[in-house]
Amino acid sequence: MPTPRTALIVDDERDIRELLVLTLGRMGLRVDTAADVASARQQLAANKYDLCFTDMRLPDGSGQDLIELIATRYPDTPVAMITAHGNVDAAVDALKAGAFDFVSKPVDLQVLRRLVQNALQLSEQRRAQQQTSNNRLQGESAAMNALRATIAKVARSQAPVYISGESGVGKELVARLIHEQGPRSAGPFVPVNCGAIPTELMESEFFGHKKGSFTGAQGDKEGLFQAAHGGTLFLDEVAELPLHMQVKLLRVIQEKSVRAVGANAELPVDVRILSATHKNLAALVEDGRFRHDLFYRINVIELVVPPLRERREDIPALAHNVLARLAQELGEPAPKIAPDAVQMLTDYPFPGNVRELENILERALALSDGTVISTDDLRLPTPRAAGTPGTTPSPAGGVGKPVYITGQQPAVPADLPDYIERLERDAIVKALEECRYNKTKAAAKLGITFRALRYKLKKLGID
Ligand SMILES: Nc1ncnc2c1ncn2[C@@H]1O[C@H](COP(=O)(O)OP(=O)(O)OP(=O)(O)O)[C@@H](O)[C@H]1O
Repeated sequence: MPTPRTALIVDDERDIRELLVLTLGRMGLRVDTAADVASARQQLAANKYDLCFTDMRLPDGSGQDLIELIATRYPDTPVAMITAHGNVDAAVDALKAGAFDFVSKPVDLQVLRRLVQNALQLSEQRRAQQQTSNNRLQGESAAMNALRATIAKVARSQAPVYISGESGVGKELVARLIHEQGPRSAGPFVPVNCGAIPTELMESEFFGHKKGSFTGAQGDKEGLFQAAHGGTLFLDEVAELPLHMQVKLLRVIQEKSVRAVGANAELPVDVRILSATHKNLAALVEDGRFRHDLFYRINVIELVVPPLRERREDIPALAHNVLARLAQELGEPAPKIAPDAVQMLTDYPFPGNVRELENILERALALSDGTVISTDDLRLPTPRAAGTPGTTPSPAGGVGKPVYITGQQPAVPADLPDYIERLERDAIVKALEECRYNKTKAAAKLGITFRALRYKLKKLGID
């Protein structure tokens, strides 16, 4: 028998809760209810829901906050807002915050049923995407097979894993797989880009805060550690943590409890820590820019993800799979890649690794005739021995070419942070354009959380 779909109804009006429980129950769903934000948070942390309905005004907070929480922390759960009749502004705000739809009071049962069907389809699609994401670590090279075997092994343990490797190489993907294949898979996976959180907000982001603990703290806020309770916290770009935060983090990891900013008591947290950076963390420890004791704590197991140019045999299959996915998203048949184009890709050093391969192919698909990708469509930057510092490959192929040297020498952009920032900026702008500036969708497309995208937009100054 298939497992029943589950829904969470958050409303302080008992009549509405009963109506929804009855209607959804008749549609075969198992329904939980909550009368306020606090109990909704608890239910969300303890269960996985296929659908959530929330009222706009709740005794201890707003439905809007709950929608934002679900959109960032539980993105697989579609959420709909129950609004007062005719309150268009609230409905629009809810949609902007990440709700997939809204239903107005008095609730029309036919509208409600249709909405539930849509939501279930949505969560089905998300599940299917998740399934494919499980197998997304592609490549049959010896290095990839060894990596998969190591992932399977470390997934079973609770030890902190430090994932190292160049930018775009698949570190976050590896972290997700470790979470998904381990005993915490039913719990949350909370990725956090340590480089994207403004320093002054870091403590409150990580550990939460109490209402009024500083100017702007309008309500209690849960931190990332609490959000990852029972699951995994993935500290991406961990090298970017300022020293004072490193001390605090170390304490939390050791004590297994957090104290929210402005709180008196410590709260126990059960979190597995995974971390990653494209920087040489050991060298930063040597330089005194990363604490040795924290490095020692998070680096119980080190997992190295090799750059794409060290497993060139994976490039053809990866390229075909990426193109097939992109074409499927467009509802078109997958194009072929001309043999000389495959060769050209295989020879290219990919300083931006798999992410760069994806970007190059996405552009190539747009430039191609749709049936065959040629060498011209790839617009790979031509190697130059010297010149201006590395910049992002431009669709025009002329101006703004990254500088790299092929052959025996490794690809070396003259200013790596600048080069990476440009790659990142290009990818974000492209994703936003393709998603018509819907940030939730753009974040999903980029494989990052809504929160991470918001921070990146701020950091890169993209409006
Ligand atoms: N082996 C792989 N097979 C398929 N796709 C991959 C593989 N490795 C990476 N990717 C894809 O490449 C993109 C970049 O991967 P990911 O974000 O995990 O890299 P990263 O190393 O965490 O990057 P950064 O250092 O910039 O945070 C993602 O779209 C991911 O799905």
